[in-house]
Amino acid sequence: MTDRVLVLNAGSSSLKLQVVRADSGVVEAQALVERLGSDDATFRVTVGDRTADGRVDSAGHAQTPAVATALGILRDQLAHLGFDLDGEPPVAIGHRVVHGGRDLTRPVRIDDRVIAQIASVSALAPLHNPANVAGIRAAIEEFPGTPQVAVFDTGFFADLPETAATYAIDRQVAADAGIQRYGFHGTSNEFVSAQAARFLGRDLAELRQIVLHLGNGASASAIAGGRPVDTSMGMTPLEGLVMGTRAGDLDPGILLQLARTGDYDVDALDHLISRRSGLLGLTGRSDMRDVCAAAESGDEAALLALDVVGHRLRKYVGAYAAVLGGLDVLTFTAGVGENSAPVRSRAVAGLEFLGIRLDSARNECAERGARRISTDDSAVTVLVVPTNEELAIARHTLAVVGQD
Ligand SMILES: Nc1ncnc2c1ncn2[C@@H]1O[C@H](COP(=O)(O)OP(=O)(O)O)[C@@H](O)[C@H]1O
Ligand SMILES: CC(=O)OP(=O)(O)O
Ligand SMILES: [Mg+2]
Repeated sequence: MTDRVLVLNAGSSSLKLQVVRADSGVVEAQALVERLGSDDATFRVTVGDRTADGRVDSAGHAQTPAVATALGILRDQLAHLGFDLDGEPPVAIGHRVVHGGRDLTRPVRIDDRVIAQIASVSALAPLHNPANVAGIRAAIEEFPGTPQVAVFDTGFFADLPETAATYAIDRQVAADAGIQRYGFHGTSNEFVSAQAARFLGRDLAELRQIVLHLGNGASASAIAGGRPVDTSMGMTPLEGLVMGTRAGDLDPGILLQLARTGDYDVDALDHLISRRSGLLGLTGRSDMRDVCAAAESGDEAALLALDVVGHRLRKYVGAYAAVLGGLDVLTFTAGVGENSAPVRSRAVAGLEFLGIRLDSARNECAERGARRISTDDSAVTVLVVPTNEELAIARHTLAVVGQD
């Protein structure tokens, strides 16, 4: 049986596709579609050193047909670049799925029941689950007969300690409504924490780690001996850090007060804290690159936003060092974590008392790959480790179909 897996990460406005050899991690082909559903949707396909770029006509399309259109284009473009998905079919298709509710956390072969369950919890992950379902349905259309597997962001956190998973809300209400901390970015956290140990040549079981997965969505996780003990995202991916369009931690009374004004029904509140808050709410920009550029030009709102981002990050780093009873490794990952020196320096500013000493030159260095950015005498090792959710999903997918 081949170990070739097609991995789909269908996001709210993007579609990331990779053809991965699960054992070696070799990426045979990859594609990215951005601004899907708008009238300036574009694709980039890469096979080896060959690339193809173009537009995707998806304006106004419903999600599933837009993704199906994109998949069809990507398949043709891959063939033009010499990668024939029909001639070298994947053993299975692995889908990144953000939320499966209480019943679905482990990687699972997709059938109608699984699709229905993922769709049923879309209200808990409205930025992600509808797109994930569209990606699954489109892949079934485009690749009938190929096994499809769902790999959930929540899986790694499925056994969070009760002290971390329990909200101090009426127990019966919590039980009836399934209120608990789930945690997200789990596939990334599992991969990055293991990679950090491997990079350091240390036993994963011995390490107290904090992983900061900072992308458009952002989370902090406390991981002891390779197992999570707490994580900042909660029942939904809204809780925790300041994100591109999400507020992160909020006093729930704010939502009650806004609702009392009569100007905000539940959908308006959802839209406010999911799509109009975070960096976008503070600065009018959701991309950290734009915020950093504005801050460099002296934009007051951008400077304040970066300080709010840094303050929230430091609170979580300090809190999680306490939860862990100490800290051995702090790792930055994902788009912002891997690329933004200003955000990394703000995240650890003033934390020397915790044994965290950042090496400014190493932090500013824009090299790629796993690297140490703390000083040699820092008690806490600070790393940048690139995440690779696609490879992790490919391996989980192979494990599921290999069992069939
Ligand atoms: N060089 C960079 N400097 C600062 N931020 C960056 C850089 N490159 C990417 N980013 C940020 O990473 C974000 C995307 O993060 P990523 O983890 O790749 O995606 P997502 O969160 O959508 O899964 C972008 O929105 C952008 O803010
Ligand atoms: C769960 C989540 O926020 O995912 P992403 O960072 O990909 O938006
Ligand atoms: Mg992501």
